[in-house]
Amino acid sequence: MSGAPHPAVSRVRKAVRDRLTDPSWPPGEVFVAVSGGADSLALAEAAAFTGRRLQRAVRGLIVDHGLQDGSARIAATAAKKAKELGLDSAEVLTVEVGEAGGPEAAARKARYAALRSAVPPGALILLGHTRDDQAETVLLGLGRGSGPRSVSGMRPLDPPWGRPLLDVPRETTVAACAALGVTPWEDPHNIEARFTRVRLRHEVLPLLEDVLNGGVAAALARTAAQLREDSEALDTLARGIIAENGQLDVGDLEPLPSALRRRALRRWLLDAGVRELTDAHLRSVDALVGRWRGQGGVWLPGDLVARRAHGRLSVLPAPTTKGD
Ligand SMILES: Nc1ncnc2c1ncn2[C@@H]1O[C@H](COP(=O)(O)OP(=O)(O)OP(=O)(O)O)[C@@H](O)[C@H]1O
Repeated sequence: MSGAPHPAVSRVRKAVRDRLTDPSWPPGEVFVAVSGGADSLALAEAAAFTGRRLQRAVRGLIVDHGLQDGSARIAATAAKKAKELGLDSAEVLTVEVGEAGGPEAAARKARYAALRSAVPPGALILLGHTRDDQAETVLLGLGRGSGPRSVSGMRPLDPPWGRPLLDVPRETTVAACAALGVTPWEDPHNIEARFTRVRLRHEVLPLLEDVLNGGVAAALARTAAQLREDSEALDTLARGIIAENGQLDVGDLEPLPSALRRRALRRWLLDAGVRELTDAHLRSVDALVGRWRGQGGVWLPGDLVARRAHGRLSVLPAPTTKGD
């Protein structure tokens, strides 16, 4: 490209530079998850451009889910385009997709696991989620009555994941690709109206934009950002309740408003290694605090038990036979 870059290209590059030079972002190696769509190709170019200036290598990772005919070819094409856009390398990861939770969720789970295990500890993996993706996430959460964590949308930094384009509209990534002379891959699922998110994108959001005279995606993204700020403040308070040795004192938890108490419990359970914690588990552990005194236990995923004894809560490996 000669002369000044196209404004769309500049906007994407600026978004990436602002994040990669943000001191709160990790300084380690940078990877870009490239699907071959407009968002991640524009992201790849901007990350490569910024990486050269910052003298940081930027590598591409492309996941081939093997779910549709020609997926290997689509992945190879995405890798080629990513290299042409300036990435130092582009590697295709082939994954086995399970069946649990439906095809989309299973593919996402396999994809995130493969990306995570392909990078060294401390590395950053950039994802191409845009402001429109954020708006869809928030709207979907609201419509489903989800809790504040879901309605507050995706976080820009959630190591190893980094999402530098959360303030960039999708039309900008599309315009950037056009200006760069690269043709993005169109995921056929993005057009099939049977997916809820797709209908939200193509039917609900345009209608809302029309009724409210525009600016809806930006407004939803702002709402999400405000909720995230509130939520982070609550998290800080919740963390303060957990003792340095990782123990929780029932006496400290009892007087708290339930929102703060559950925050503390969630954080504590996650720190104690409980994975796939559901709201039902959390409610049961919360009941250990509130309803009665004395001893008690709650079975948790991963063969763990939350136990109340002598006014303290602890997480322990479950005994081999159930017999509480
Ligand atoms: N096959 C893939 N290979 C590598 N990266 C991918 C692939 N598919 C998606 N990504 C990354 O994830 C980002 C988001 O893509 P998409 O919205 O399709 O994924 P998702 O994980 O289903 O989204 P969400 O997290 O919103 O549910 C892309 O911009 C890209 O960075």
